Amino acid sequence: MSLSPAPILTPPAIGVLPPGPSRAPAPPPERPAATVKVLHVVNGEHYSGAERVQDLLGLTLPQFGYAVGFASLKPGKFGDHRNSIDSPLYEVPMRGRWDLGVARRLANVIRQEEYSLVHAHTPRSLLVSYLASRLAGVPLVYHVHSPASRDSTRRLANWANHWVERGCANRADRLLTVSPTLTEHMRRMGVSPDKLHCVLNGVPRLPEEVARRRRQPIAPFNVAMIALFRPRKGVEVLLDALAALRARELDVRLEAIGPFETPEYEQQVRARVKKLGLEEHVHWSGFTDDVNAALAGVDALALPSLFGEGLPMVVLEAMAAGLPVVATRCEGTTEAILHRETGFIVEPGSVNQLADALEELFNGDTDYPRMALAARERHADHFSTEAMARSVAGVYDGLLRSRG
Ligand SMILES: CC(=O)N[C@H]1[C@@H](OP(=O)(O)OP(=O)(O)OC[C@H]2O[C@@H](n3ccc(=O)[nH]c3=O)[C@H](O)[C@@H]2O)O[C@H](CO)[C@@H](O)[C@@H]1O
Ligand SMILES: O=P([O-])([O-])O[C@@H]1[C@@H](O)[C@H](O)[C@@H](O)[C@H](O)[C@@H]1O
Repeated sequence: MSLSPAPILTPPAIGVLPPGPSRAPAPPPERPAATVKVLHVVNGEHYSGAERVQDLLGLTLPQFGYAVGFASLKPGKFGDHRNSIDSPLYEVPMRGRWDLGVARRLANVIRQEEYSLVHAHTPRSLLVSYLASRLAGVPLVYHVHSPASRDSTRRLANWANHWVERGCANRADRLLTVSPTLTEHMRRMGVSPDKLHCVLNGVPRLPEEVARRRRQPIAPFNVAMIALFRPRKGVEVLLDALAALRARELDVRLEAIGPFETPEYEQQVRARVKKLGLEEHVHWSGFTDDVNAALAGVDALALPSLFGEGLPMVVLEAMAAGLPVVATRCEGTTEAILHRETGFIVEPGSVNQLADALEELFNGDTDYPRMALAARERHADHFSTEAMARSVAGVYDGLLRSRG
């Protein structure tokens, strides 16, 4: 295999992205397809942001010389919903968070199937992969998708994940962060800067008929929120904003797409919808495999996260579909959205600011078609799947070359 020189990925300053590549289609890769095998170790119980990244890498890395396999520590929805079905998926379930015996089984998979690299995606998978990679004698890459200490409202899980990450991060051979904010976060955690590479998340470009030129929408205005609904995503704030907007006689409705993390949380949120009198104006679609189809039918995306984002895939997917995004000032989100150019950034938890931004987007005060086009162009310039996969492959290349 011929290895191209590894790009030097100096993390840019917060909020400033490196210059985007031209919007012209990328030239075809020069190397032969899929010559090195890399095993991605994933949790696997959900199909959400980190899993979308893994899935897209499974589909795209072969173009850059790497064949992807997956090992799932919590087999579940990733196996059911992934698109990268040509990649093998090994189920190596853990009996509990500290069932580290699983590392031996993982090391056996690495040796028997001749994987040259292990790539882990969560603190849990980092710990297991670290042990397995050392047993099998292969290098380890760790992908940081969100700040582990602020990942959920479960304080004990945050604490455990944070300390596992802190203990293992410097033992990985390379670390990938999905946004400059996360690079800075890991640097502050003491990770050696020469191991850190910022690889911006990316999502596919959409065909013209899906990401069509959008006109100024007319009422009723349809706002989508797409998520694995969990407390940190802040849907309550969006529901309150929706009620405020309806009180201002703006005809806005919400298309809520995605599963709830727990039945208890679903009950809680549905009770709030009822209390606010929004039952007719909120539609829950549950999980969909076709997010792009859902985005084609709405006028904007809202992401009211309260804390703990990396670089949310739903924001990039909406931009690719030519949709303005209204989201909160929450870690990497502000690196994707340009305030008043591709969408609006508001403060987390502020019902009024969220309502005002949506009102401004729909009441004609904003040049909606220009904003929609700017969002689509920004996606093409900075957040394509190919750019993400090319950067990941560049990090693999450099790592393998450094080990001879
Ligand atoms: C806890 C955690 O690790 N959070 C991170 C996770 O995103 P997190 O899971 O929080 O959410 P994202 O918005 O990034 O991604 C959700 C993904 O699920 C998909 N979807 C959702 C609903 C549905 O019905 N069908 C469907 O396919 C969406 O299209 C999207 O691709 O990875 C992101 C990508 O690195 C990071 O920015 C987040 O900080
Ligand atoms: O590894 P673990 O801590 O049990 O579980 C993780 C959660 O803490 C995290 O919130 C979620 O995003 C991951 O997909 C995974 O489910």
